[in-house]
Amino acid sequence: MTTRGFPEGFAWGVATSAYQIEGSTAADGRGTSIWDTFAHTPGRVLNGENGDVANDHYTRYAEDVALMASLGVGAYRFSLSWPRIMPGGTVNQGGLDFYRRLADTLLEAGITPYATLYHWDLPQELEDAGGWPARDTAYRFADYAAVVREALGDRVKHWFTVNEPWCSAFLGYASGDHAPGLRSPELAVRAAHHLLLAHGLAAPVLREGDGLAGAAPNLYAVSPASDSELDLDAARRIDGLQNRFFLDALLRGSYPEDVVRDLAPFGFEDVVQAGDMELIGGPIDFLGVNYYSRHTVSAESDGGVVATSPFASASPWPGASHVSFVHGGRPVTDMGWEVDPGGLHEILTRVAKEYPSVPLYITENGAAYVDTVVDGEIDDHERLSYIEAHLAACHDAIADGVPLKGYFAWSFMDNFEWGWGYGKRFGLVHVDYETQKRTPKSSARWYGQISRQNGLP
Ligand SMILES: N#[N+]C[C@@H]1[C@@H](O)[C@H](O)[C@@H](O)[C@@H]2O[C@H]12
Repeated sequence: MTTRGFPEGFAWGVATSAYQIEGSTAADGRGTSIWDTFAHTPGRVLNGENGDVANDHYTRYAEDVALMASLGVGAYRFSLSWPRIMPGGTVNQGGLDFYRRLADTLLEAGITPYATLYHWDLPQELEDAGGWPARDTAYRFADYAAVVREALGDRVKHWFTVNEPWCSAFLGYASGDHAPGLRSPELAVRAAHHLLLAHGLAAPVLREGDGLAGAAPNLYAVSPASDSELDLDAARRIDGLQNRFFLDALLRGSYPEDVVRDLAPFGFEDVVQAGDMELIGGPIDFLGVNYYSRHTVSAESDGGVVATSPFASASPWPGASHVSFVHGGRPVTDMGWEVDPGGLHEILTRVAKEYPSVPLYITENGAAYVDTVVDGEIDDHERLSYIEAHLAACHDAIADGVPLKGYFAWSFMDNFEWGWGYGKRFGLVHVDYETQKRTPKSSARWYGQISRQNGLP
């Protein structure tokens, strides 16, 4: 019974990424990524875990697609492994064949493929040549996009260029929490611009013919802990780096002046070259929004700082390293992130109101909770409640005029949670990593029903 219906054709999906689930990191010609290197470096990932095996999805993809179809989801957002497709800069048909098989299996099951080209696994040789701080990497990404478009464009029509460029740039090159694990705000601001330039160069390639493309930034609602001038300025800085830097560039073709000013001490103005912003702000068919929580920030108090990594790290916030992230009093997930569906409504209506109109997808939304297996069943009611509340926020946003076209739950199944290893479980489907057994949680069956009926009760 549906009392809160979604628009006809709304895409109900699940999402994953290559390094987090595939495993088979040396199979069929795959090259090394920065996450292979990072995860094999002691002290970088909790318990020394890595993606060498992960969910063994590279060999179990058909079983996983069949499980998706049995649940009733209609769309699957996955990522392509750049080092599997272009190791050492050369085209690897063995890698492309995997994604041809995956896309064909999805289409045969009636599931629409949505492919992300970059979900953090940069080929190591490109990092050795300078990584995202080096402008040339953006042009190598455009070459990769052309190979992907040529090889998979007959099967895949929906493309996302880059996933969460904020994480790649600021966790990868400023805080060191993510691969390649560097701690230089100067390199981070260069990386942020070149990740967007990569998007700007690749999008026209992916949009050739019947291709549809966008990017998938991670956006947060941001609030000051108090109305003091210092806290208000802290919120401006964090909102600027997390949200407006990416939204203004992608949707207006310019960077916000206050953020450019804040980043000047890190050499940011030397990064942007003539023509870059026209490319970055070029036409897209949709924008992905990854949303998880709200940032409540303070420049004064340190009332219970929210950790961003299992390890002590440097600040990922150039020009705002003095800012603390505090608890706003809401329930939290196993990541320590506050549950705030109102923040999702806030972000969606803000993008719809303040930026040029563009169709939106929730490309990631979900929660980690500690799951307990009882007689082979997992009753993950907290995760189900989290998703239900955020879907209700999506329904309200659509009613308020937001052109929301789909929702992808993060994640289809438990997987390698970056610096946290396998200890944080976001999946609708439980994975026993000893046996690779998949078990749908109660949230999976519920979400499949919502997908099939295209609405909430
Ligand atoms: N952490 N966390 C969960 C989830 C992560 O697993 C995804 O790979 C990222 O795109 C995004 O950070 C969100």
